[in-house]
Amino acid sequence: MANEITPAVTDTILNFIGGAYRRGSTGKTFDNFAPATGLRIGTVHEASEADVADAVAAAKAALNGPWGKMTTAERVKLISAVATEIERRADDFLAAEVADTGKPRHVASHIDIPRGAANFRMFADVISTTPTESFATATPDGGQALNYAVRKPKGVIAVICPWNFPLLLMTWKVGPALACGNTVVVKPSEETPRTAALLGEVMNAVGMPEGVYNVVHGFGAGSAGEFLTSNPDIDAITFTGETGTGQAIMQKAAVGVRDISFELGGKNPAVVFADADLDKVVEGLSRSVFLNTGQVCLGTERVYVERPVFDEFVKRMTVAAKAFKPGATGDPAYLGPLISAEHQEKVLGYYARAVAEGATVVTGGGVPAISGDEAGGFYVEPTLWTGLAHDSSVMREEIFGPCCGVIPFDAEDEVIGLANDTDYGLCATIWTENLSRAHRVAASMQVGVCWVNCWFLRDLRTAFGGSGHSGIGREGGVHSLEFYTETENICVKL
Ligand SMILES: NC(=O)c1ccc[n+]([C@@H]2O[C@H](COP(=O)([O-])OP(=O)(O)OC[C@H]3O[C@@H](n4cnc5c(N)ncnc54)[C@H](O)[C@@H]3O)[C@@H](O)[C@H]2O)c1
Ligand SMILES: O=C/C=C/C=C(\O)C(=O)O
Repeated sequence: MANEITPAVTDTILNFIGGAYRRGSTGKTFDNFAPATGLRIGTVHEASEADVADAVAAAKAALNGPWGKMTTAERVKLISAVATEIERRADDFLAAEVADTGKPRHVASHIDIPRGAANFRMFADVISTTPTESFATATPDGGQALNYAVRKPKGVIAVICPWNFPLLLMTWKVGPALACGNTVVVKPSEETPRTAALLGEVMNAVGMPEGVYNVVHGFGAGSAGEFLTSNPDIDAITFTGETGTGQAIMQKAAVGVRDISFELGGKNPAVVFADADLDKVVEGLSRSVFLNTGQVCLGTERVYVERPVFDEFVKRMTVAAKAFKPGATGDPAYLGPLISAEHQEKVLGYYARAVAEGATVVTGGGVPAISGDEAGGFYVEPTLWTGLAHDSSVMREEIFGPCCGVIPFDAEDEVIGLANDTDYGLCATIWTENLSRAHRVAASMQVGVCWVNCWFLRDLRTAFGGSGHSGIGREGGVHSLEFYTETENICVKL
């Protein structure tokens, strides 16, 4: 099939500071690659420490400018306009996201870009409709006092993002941060700078005051990421990415006692009981294992299947895995590339290690044959393993690829123990037609999110986040308001 990779929106990707696009002050740049082809498609202008300081200063100044003086209703109007403008420019966002990630167009057009708009629209609604608490309080003199809470912005928020759902995960933080009256400095992943940069055009088009939304490009340690988290005028840091990066950022946040919200890695289990509807299970788990080429923090990498249906499950999942073709086209039958050559090497390292750890490779396990423009892309085969021990490294460490190990179990207590035997705690899926068991097992999962007979079904009002090594805090709906505001209690003696 013809390659549908859209040319990048622009081959020069700039920082966005105080409402204007800027090169880095030191002239440093780095290359931007298309994972679908392996070709260099752009030049990213890296922000220096001085540029990051300028961005933070612009964000701080905006708090005292028109943005800081607006009513919530006025801000909500602007934020809603951002959502509408993203929708109007959906094709541009789609082209930028597909160029940066190599993800098939159907994934970006159904998930990434619509959620980019929804993340603004939803938090415009949440901030408009969520009340704060109040108490009538009896006072010692027999009178009364009225206690009530007001929410105030925290200030300048650093937003540090990964590459797997660049626009979705960035706006998931920028939407509520702005709804709460904060200003932001975003550090997108060095792999995927385009949609964050493009959002600057949207901000200017809707009349967002300068300095409310800023973008600085670069890497982590010794670059824009670290410059941002080290800047003392950052009031809070919200981060999505690897657990190890979260630990490094937490140390920076400790200086000045800044608040953090972390959405980190996972090694998410699926538990399939023998009474489950196997059609639903295979449909759900083939998305959960393979969507976005397995580069989903919520994806399943461990599958525990009750022994009577183990063979049948493996047979049907194998058919589902084999149905994918490698390529970054618009057709849902295609599995896109991994994000980079480095990540491809990491995933292939786990493919080799699985064999060394005694796995039976049921399907996949290597690099697919692919010709034409995409021959240089970072593809791997969708892969299923059986025969791995529960405590093998392949079953314990986050791989972030289109693969999973399948292990049989015999009893409910046993599988609860296996599913929870991990340092992570992001999400789990439970598959059963037994209602009591569904509730019982779901509640026993040590995770932030548990899906029953479904996966990645999102209601943006619900709490979202992970426990253990998978994160700190919850975002979503009112939970985001908790993070992005300071609550002040006012006590009035009547
Ligand atoms: N829990 C969730 O909601 C969720 C969602 C998506 C991805 N993830 C996780 O993200 C990871 C994949 O993304 P990634 O490889 O981009 O993660 P990463 O941690 O390598 O990078 C994320 C961001 O942090 C920046 N960064 C790196 N080191 C830094 C430092 N020392 N200081 C400041 N910033 C720094 C990077 O430049 C990038 O912008 C996986 O572990 C995945 O599970 C989690
Ligand atoms: O790869 C991780 C996907 C995370 C999804 C969300 O944060 C979300 O749906 O809000």
